[in-house]
This record gives sequence, structure tokens and C-alpha cells, in this order.
Amino acid sequence: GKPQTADTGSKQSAVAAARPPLSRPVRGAGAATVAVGPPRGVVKPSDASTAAKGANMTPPAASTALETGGSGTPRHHARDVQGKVSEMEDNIQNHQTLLQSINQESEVLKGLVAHSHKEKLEMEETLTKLKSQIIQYKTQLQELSNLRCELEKVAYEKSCLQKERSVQGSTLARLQAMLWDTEEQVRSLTDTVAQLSDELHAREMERWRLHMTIQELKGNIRVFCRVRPLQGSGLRRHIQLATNNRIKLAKTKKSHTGKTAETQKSYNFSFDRVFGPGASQQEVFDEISLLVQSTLDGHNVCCFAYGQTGSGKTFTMEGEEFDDNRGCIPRTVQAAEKLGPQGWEFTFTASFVEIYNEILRDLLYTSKASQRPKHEIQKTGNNKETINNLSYRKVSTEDEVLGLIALANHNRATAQNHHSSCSHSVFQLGIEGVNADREVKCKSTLCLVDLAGSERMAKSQSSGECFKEMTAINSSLSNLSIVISALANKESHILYRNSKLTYLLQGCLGGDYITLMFVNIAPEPDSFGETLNSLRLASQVGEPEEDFHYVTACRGHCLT
Ligand SMILES: Nc1ncnc2c1ncn2[C@@H]1O[C@H](COP(=O)(O)OP(=O)(O)OP(=O)(O)O)[C@@H](O)[C@H]1O
Repeated sequence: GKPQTADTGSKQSAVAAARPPLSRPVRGAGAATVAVGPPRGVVKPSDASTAAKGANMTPPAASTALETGGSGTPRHHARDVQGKVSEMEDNIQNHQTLLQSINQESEVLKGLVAHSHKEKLEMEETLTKLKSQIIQYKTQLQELSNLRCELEKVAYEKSCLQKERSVQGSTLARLQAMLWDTEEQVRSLTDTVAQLSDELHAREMERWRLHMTIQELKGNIRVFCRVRPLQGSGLRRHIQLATNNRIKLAKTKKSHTGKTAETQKSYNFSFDRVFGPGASQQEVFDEISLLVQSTLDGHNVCCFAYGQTGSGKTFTMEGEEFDDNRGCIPRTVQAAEKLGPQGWEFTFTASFVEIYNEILRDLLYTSKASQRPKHEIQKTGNNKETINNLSYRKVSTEDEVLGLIALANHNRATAQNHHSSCSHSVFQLGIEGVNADREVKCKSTLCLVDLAGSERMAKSQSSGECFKEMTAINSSLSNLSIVISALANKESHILYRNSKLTYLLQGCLGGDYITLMFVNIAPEPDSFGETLNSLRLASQVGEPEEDFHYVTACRGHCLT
């Protein structure tokens, strides 16, 4: 750097100052003896004369004097020589001083050169450092330039975001205003909903009261008659359907003598509803669905299918898997799902039990047959009847119920020594409703019972096990009709415990109950006797027999 240059300059000037000027005038001549070696520019002694010539010196006086033979005195000549010697000696002295000074200068210069060399090295080192620093600075500069680019970009983005923010700010303000409006609307709608909910509840209660009034008017016990279509050939002239609630059974009696005309004895019955052979499963179920509605309102409902073997009881209750032929049992769950009032959540729990020879059998049992448990009817803590060790299944769809029916049929098929017509099948659907908003619950049971064939005692001439079986069926059926009649007559003491069937159904039959009995009849002429018996028993339910004419349980009347 500059300071170093200045330093070097000052040193150089210092050396120059120390050195005597080479052009200093020579005063007098000294002795020509030279003690030191020949310095640079100093001639050798042998060349002294030549040197003297070259140095503007006069040759030694002695020799000159001798050669010339002396124009002066010797003494004067000697003085000249002496003067010349002295001058030469001075010269020599000067040269020596000069030489010394040159040497000194040389030393100084050497020092300076060394110093300069060292400085050069240092400077080179510094230069290298500076170069690397420059590279670093360049890199930093590049980085800074990149950063600057970034910064510019960020600044640009920032300005864009600021613009966007201002746009969004105005959008936000708009949305805020809309939100307030919407909140206001929601508040008013909430009030409306609450009002409507109260109104709905009031109407729901009104509907419930009206429904109950209708049910009361219809009576707690209803009897429906269903005529099965003819199977194969045959006439059904003996059955005549007048309106949708009357049925006439007629029999022609031939004169024994053949002299008098044929007489026709007819029996007219009126029920709450009569379904002809063409009635579809849906038509039949439409009537039941009103009772499903009652179950959802918290009433226990019991529906029986009564009739001789093959009259269509199982078809009415369970039906077939094919959609249109599905019976009441699978349809109930679906209907209950649809009919449930607003705000209520319902859960359905199914059980399926068979009563054969007064022995209970779980039709939904799925474990090993060898481990099949025994069942007894027991009273629960809240005085309700329940069966121990029984399977219960949660159901919510028609298909799930069909699955249970298939399982029940499988269990029936594995049972030994008896057929479905010899046993009662009781499908119970426990319904539990919860209205979370009003914090209320309801619980009810819908029983769908496929009774054993009603004709067997009359036709059978059985003995032993078979006789026991027939007796059990007959006894439980007659006990059922007694219980239903006692309920219709509002008797205080009802003999539920006389059979397993009525004992099990006590909870569904008593109290706030609705009972529906299907009397299924076969249209074949050879079933005339059984059909008449079935219609009579169905008519008998609830009313004492009047001669040959029967009435329905609650509001039926005899039509002859
Ligand atoms: N309404 C109907 N429409 C068409 N077919 C019917 C009808 N009712 C009954 N059936 C048919 O008649 C036959 C006998 O009916 P079902 O098995 O239901 O009688 P059941 O009274 O239950 O007899 P069981 O006492 O032996 O069980 C069945 O094949 C059934 O499909």
C-alpha cells in the first residue's frame, strides 16, 4: 500500500543523505598507498598511471622531474609531487569514504531489498488474502443481490397481498354484514321452529288423542276374518262375502226322503273386517299398521292368527320371502320406522319363541343343539313377564326380520316330532322410543302370534304323545278365548296363568292393550265344519253365545 511505499521512499532518501556526493571536488593529492582493496571504479596500483590519467591526474612529480631534467628546483618538484601525492591520498581517502559510503549504502539497500522482499511477500500474502476476500465479497455481493431480488419479489408480493387484503377486507365486511343478517334470520327461524315444534307437539298429542278415540270406538278387541284362496280345484259356493265386514256360510241340506225341497242353512257373521281370497298382504297389513301406530304411541298390541291347519295363518303372519307376499311380521318394523312421530328415535328388539306342549323353545337360538337351555316365564322387577335364557335381536329393517324368520324356520325344522301347526309361535317386538328434545321415553310391545291349528282335537283320534299334544293345543286355545272374553267383559280376575301362552302374553293383553284376532278360514267345501267352528269362536270372543248367533268382541252384532 501507499504507506509502505512512502516508508521505502523515506529510507531511500535517508541512504542518499548518508552518502557523500560523488562529484565533490578533490582537494590536494595524498599518498598513493591504498590500504583497502580496489573498490568499484578504483584502479589497480599497476594501472595507477593510467588511472591518474583517466582521473585527470598528473603523473608523479618525481618521474616527471627526472624525465624533463627539471625546469624547477628539485625541492619545488618534490613539493609538487608531495602535493600530488597528498591530493591523490585525499582522492583515495575520498574514494574510500565514497566506497565506504557506497558499501553502507549497499548494505542499507540490501536491507531495503530484504525488507522490500519481505514486504513484497507480505504484500503478496495480503494480496492473496485480499483476493480471497474479494472472492468472498463477490459471493456476498451475489448473495446480497439475490437477497435483493428476493426482497423485491417479497415486496411485490407484499404489495399484492396488501391489495388482496384490502379487497378481502371489504369482502369480510360484506360477509360480516351478511352473517349478522343470517344470525338474525336464524334467531327468528329458531323461534319459529320452537313455536312450530310446540304446535307440532300439541297436534301430535291431539292426533294421539284422536287415534285413541278411534281405537276406543273400534274397540280394544278386534276380529278380522281372512279367507284363503282355493287351492287346486273345488267350489266355494258355501262362502259368500257381502260387504267388507260380513261373511255368510251356507249349507244345503238334501231331503232325506227326497219328497221335500232342499233346505239351506246359512250362518251370517260380521267382523271388524273381512278379507276375501283376493286381498293382498299389503291390504291386510294396512289394517295392522294402525295398530303399529298405537304401539309407537306406547300401547301394547297383540295380534293372533287363529284357524285350522292350512287356513293361511303363517302366510298372514310371516308370509313368503317374495316382496309382495311378505307377511305382517317383516312389515311391522318397516312401518314402525316410517310411522314414528317426529322427534322420536325408536329401537326395536325382537324375540321369537315357540310354545309346544306347554314347553317354551327359543326360535332364535344359534348355539349347539346339545346346549339348548330350558326356559321359564318369570316376573321381572317391574312385574313384567319375561322368559329366561331367551335370545333377543336388535332389528331395524324388513330384511333383518326376514333373516330372523328364516332362522326360526330352521330351528323349527330341527325340532323332532312336531310340525308348526302343533305349536304356537310368538314373535315379540319390543319398541323403545326416546324424544331427546322433550326428554321423554316410551316403551311398548307388539306381539304377533301364529297359533296352532284349531281343528286337531275334533278330527284327531290320537292317543299317547299325540293326545297330550292335542290336549295342550286345545286347552291353550280355549284358555286364550276365555282370557280375551274376560278382558272384553272387563272382568276383574283374569286367568292368565292357566296356559303358557296367556301367561307369556299377559303384559300385552292386559292394561292399555289392543288385541286383534285374525280368523283364517280355508274355502274348501270339506273344511265347512272347521270354518264354521273357527267363525263361531272368533265371534264368541268377548260376547256370550246367543243361540246360534255370535257377535264380535266389542261392537259386533249378530246377523242371521
Ligand atoms: N292369502 C293367501 N294367498 C295365497 N296363498 C295362501 C294364502 N293363505 C295361505 N296360502 C297358502 O296356503 C298354504 C297354507 O297356508 P299356511 O301354511 O299359512 O297355513 P297355516 O294355517 O299356517 O297352516 P299350519 O297350521 O299348518 O301352520 C301355504 O302354501 C300358503 O302359501
